[in-house]
Amino acid sequence: MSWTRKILLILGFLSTLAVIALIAVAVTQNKPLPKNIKYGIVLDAGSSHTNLYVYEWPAEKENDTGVVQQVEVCKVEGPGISGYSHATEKAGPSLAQCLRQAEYVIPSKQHQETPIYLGATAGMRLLSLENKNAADKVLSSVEKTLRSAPFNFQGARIISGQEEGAYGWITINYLLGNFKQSGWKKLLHSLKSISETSGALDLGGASTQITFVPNELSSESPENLLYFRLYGKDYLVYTHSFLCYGKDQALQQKLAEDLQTMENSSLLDPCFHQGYQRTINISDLFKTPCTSAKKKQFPFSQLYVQGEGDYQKCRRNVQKLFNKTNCPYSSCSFNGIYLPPLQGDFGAFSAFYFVMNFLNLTSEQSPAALDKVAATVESFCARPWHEVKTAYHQIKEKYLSEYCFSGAYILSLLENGYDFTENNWQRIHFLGKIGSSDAGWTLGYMLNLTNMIPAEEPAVPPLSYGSYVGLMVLCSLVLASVLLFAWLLFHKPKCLQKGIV
Ligand SMILES: Nc1ccn([C@@H]2O[C@H](COP(=O)(O)OP(=O)(O)OP(=O)(O)O)[C@@H](O)[C@H]2O)c(=O)n1
Ligand SMILES: [Ca+2]
Repeated sequence: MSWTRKILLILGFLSTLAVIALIAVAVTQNKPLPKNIKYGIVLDAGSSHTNLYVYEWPAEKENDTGVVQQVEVCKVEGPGISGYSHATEKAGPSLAQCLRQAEYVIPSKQHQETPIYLGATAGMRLLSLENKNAADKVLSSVEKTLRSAPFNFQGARIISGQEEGAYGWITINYLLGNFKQSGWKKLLHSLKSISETSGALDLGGASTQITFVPNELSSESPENLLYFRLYGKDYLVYTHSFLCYGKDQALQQKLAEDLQTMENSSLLDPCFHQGYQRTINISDLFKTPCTSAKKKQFPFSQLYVQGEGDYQKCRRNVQKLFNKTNCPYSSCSFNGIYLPPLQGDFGAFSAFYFVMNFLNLTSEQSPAALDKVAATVESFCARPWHEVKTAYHQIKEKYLSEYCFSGAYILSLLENGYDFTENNWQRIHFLGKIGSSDAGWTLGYMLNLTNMIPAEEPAVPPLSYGSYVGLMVLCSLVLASVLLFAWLLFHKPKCLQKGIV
C-alpha cells in the first residue's frame, strides 16, 4: 500500500468519525431540556359567579407570545362574591372547593411558587358604590381564604372597567397570535400600516366593555385611551366599560323603566316567552345603583311579570336604555360617551358568546348575517315557554328564560349602542375559547402582573432546534460526500478506473 493511499484511508476514516461525532453532538447537546412547567392562578370574581383559572407555561419560554395556556377552570358554587353582602364572612369560604381543585392540578412542590390573583369586576364595583363597608369586608374575607391556601398570594382587588377592557383585549390578541410577527407579516406591516389586532367585546352580568385600536389617533376623550408597548410595537387602544349595561343590570334597568308607567303590579313583558311568569320584589329591583335614580313610591311591593314573546316590541323597549340624544364629541356610542369609528375585526365573548352560541349563531365557517340573527331571535322569542322548557330541559331556567331578552339586548347594544351595521356585523366573531383558553380578561391580567409581556421583542435564535439539526446533518453529509469523492478520485479503485478515465 502506497503512503498516499494510507493517508487517504486514514483521512476517510477520520472524516467518517467526525461526521458521526458532529451528528451525535448536534442531537444530544441541543436537545431541549425536559420541560420545566410554571403555573399561575387567577380568580375572576364576576357579578354573577366566580371562576378559578389555572394557567401553565414552559419556564424557559416565559417571554414568548402564545405559550401560556389554560389547563383548568373551576366554577365556584353559588353567587358571585358581591352576593355575600349580607353574610360577608361566607365570601372567602365559598372559594375553598375550587382552591382544592387547583391544589390537585398543580404539583405540590410548585404550590409555594405559584402566584394567585383575584380580580373582582362590576358586581363588586356596584357593591362598593352601594355599601363600601360591605365591599371591603367581602374582599377581606376572600383575602383571608386565599392567604390560607398553599399558593403565593399576590392580591385580591376590584379591577377598574378600563383594566377589564384592556386585559380582555390583551388576552384575545395574545391567544390569536396577533402580537407575534413572523417574517412575512413584519414585511407586510412595514409596507402598509394595517392594524393587525382584533377588538374585544365583553358582556358580563353587570358591565360591558368595548376595546379596539381605532384607525386614527384622537385625543378627544383621553380617559378612553390607553397606550401599550408590547413586543416592540406601540398600540394606542380605545376602551370603555359601561357599568350597569351587563345583561342582568340592563334587565333590571328595563324593568325599573317599565315600572314608571305601570298602574297595577302586573307587567306584560315582550322580552319573556308567552306563558312565562316571574315575581320580583320591588325593593330588590331598586337596590342596585343602576336603578336607584328611578326609585319612587309604588302602591304595590311585588311586580308580576307575564311573558308576551314579542321581539319587535322588546327591541323598542330595550332601545330606550341607549340615550343617543347628546354627544359632546365627534362621535359617540350612547349616554354621551366617546366612541371612535369602529375598526377591524372584533372578538365577542362571555355573555355575547353564551347567548349567540345558544341560538346557534356562532359558526365561524358561515357567520350569520345581521338580518338572519334578528330573525332567529325573533322566532325564538315567539316560542311559548312550555315548549322552550321541554326542548331545553337541561339548561338552567334562569339562563333559558332570559335568552330572548339577551338576544334582543345584544342586538340593541351592538346596533343602536355601537352602530354596527349589516356591513360590518360579520366582522364580529363570537368566541368562547381560543385553543384551550377561555376568552376573558384573566389571562391578560396575569400576563401583565407577572411581566410576561415584554415591551421589546425578545431576541430569538435565528434557527429553530429542528432546522439547526437538519442543517448540521446536511453539512456533514456534504462534507462526507466531498471526502469520499476526493478519495475515489485519487485512489481510483480498479473497478471504477475505466469509467473515470
Ligand atoms: N351558559 C351561560 C352562562 C352565563 N349566562 C349569563 O351570562 C351573564 C354574564 O355572565 P358572565 O360573563 O359570567 O358575567 P360576570 O363575569 O359574572 O359579570 P361581570 O363581568 O359584569 O362582573 C350572566 O347573566 C349569566 O347568568 C348565560 O346566559 N348562559
Ligand atoms: Ca366578566
